[in-house]
Amino acid sequence: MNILAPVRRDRVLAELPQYLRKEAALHVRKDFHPRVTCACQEHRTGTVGFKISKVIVVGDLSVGKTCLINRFCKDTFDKNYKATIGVDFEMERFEVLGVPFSLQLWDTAGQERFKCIASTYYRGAQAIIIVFSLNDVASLEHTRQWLADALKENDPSSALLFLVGSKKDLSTPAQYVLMERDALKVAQEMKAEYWAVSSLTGENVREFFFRVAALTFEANVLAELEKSGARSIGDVVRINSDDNNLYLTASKKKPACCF
Ligand SMILES: Nc1nc2c(ncn2[C@@H]2O[C@H](COP(=O)(O)OP(=O)(O)OP(=O)(O)O)[C@@H](O)[C@H]2O)c(=O)[nH]1
Ligand SMILES: [Mg+2]
Repeated sequence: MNILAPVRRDRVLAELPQYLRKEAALHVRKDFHPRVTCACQEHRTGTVGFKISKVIVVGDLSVGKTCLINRFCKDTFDKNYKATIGVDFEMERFEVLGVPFSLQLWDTAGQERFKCIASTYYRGAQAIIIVFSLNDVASLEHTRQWLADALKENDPSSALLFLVGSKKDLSTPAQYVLMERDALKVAQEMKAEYWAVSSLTGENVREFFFRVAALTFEANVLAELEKSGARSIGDVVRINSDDNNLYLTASKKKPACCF
């Protein structure tokens, strides 16, 4: 039974969207994990198609969290700042490798006085998006604290992390290069995937959310396969708990295949 809105045609993913920077990617495979592709082809994705995955967006006030979500979900941009009070959320439906998949994007308040309310919504996140402004170095420094707070409510070994530099349109190329160097270091420390976006121009916004959807979907299917034992008679599939740790593992591991 599907009580949710149908998937928009521009939310259909047939291939794995690629990372922005190889140095700070959750994994560097060109395609979805072979076990995931195989499970989707054979309709062995269990409950993944019925689940809603929670994604939280955190970061300093006014770094552009709401604008980022609005650019992707509504294709709008508001140049006037309206602080988020507590939390807000948007639902996005995707179809990944033929399987319906939903993300619930939780937009949280960056203002200190609302942080207490917002943090009560952190629990159960499958992906954590930590936003900083590419033209505000302090907001990058604060990302470590935002991550620590978000991880207090979540399982650090299973939540996928994304570090997103916003307002790319406000930096000159030279300023951007300097900021990116620092941001890549922070992303590597956190084991987060790094992105740089502009909600004003739309640069990388769609690519970024597609990557979030794809990697969250992939992690969900791998977890589902692990849970179900992923075996039918004759299968030679072996699921490692290591698969949950996507950070740069592809280069170290031989790709497995279920055939
Ligand atoms: N130039 C430019 N301005 C942006 C961009 N994204 C956001 N802004 C502006 O930055 C201000 C803050 O954006 P918001 O999205 O409301 O910030 P927020 O992180 O949600 O703030 P809180 O809800 O208080 O935590 C607004 O005036 C936006 O117009 C961007 O990509 N480029
Ligand atoms: Mg906001």
